[in-house]
Amino acid sequence: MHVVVNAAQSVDGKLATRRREQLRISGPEDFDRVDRVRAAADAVLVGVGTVLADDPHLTLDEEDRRVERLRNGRPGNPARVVVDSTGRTPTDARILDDAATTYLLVSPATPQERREALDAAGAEVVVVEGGADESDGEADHVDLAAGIDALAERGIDRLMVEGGGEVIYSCFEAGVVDELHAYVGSMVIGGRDAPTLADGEGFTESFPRLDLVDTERLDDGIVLSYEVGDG
Ligand SMILES: NC(=O)C1=CN([C@@H]2O[C@H](COP(=O)(O)OP(=O)(O)OC[C@H]3O[C@@H](n4cnc5c(N)ncnc54)[C@H](OP(=O)(O)O)[C@@H]3O)[C@@H](O)[C@H]2O)C=CC1
Ligand SMILES: Nc1nc(O)c(N)c(N[C@@H]2O[C@H](COP(=O)(O)O)[C@@H](O)[C@H]2O)n1
Repeated sequence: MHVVVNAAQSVDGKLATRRREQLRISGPEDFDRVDRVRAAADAVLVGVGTVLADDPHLTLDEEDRRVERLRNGRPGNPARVVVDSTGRTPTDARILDDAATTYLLVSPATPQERREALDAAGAEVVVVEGGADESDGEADHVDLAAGIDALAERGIDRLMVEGGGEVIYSCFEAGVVDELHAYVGSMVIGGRDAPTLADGEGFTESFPRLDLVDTERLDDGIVLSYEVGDG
């Protein structure tokens, strides 16, 4: 599985404001680049935090790209994936429409009736075993490495991760990231509680190392493209 992370951040590293409202950080040139990255992917993954904050659709904007995929025997839109430990995705979320297959990667802590409601709303619910021990009674996060294996079993070879900061951090922590594309918009958002490109617990000793392989000026910002080393 090849995993590509893509996100837009302010110069101070924020993905959105402290209110976690969707914010336009990039512009039309970058949205077109993102659409190309989506079109090359078999699936686009976000965390449930992004679904609750943004209600994204995660489909292709350009009809030509959908047509080209269909011509190549692929679904018109990439599949959509949400990591959602306890099934908090709203049953009326836009990602549950019939524009593409949507996998919800849930942990075994998700109640059966919630799984059934999400299934009825159009999701393909995948229960991912593994992760930390649940003896403290807290709902466990989805084990991302096991979740990615479950996606590979469903024919997904190229995965695009769009965020947010919690999920991007977990992808680096799990050691599954191959490429990172960070659009840096010419703005400052600030706020100690605003989401950043990589939140989670943070690394203290061993840090993922990146190789800068390309830079591209788009709109009024810059895209930094990295390959991820072995650490
Ligand atoms: N500028 C940009 O490019 C983008 C910006 N955003 C912004 O980011 C914000 C949302 O980001 P954020 O709050 O970090 O939420 P995320 O989208 O990263 O979702 C995090 C949630 O996913 C669930 N989850 C399940 N398994 C895991 C796991 N293994 N690792 C991490 N999370 C897991 C958790 O909820 P649970 O425990 O319930 O399962 C967790 O709280 C919004 O403000 C949105 O607008 C989002 C995408 C792109
Ligand atoms: N690449 C990028 N640039 C920005 O300026 C953004 N605000 C975002 N946000 C993320 O894009 C997703 C929206 O998807 P749909 O248009 O609904 O398909 C969502 O995840 C936003 O957080 N991305």
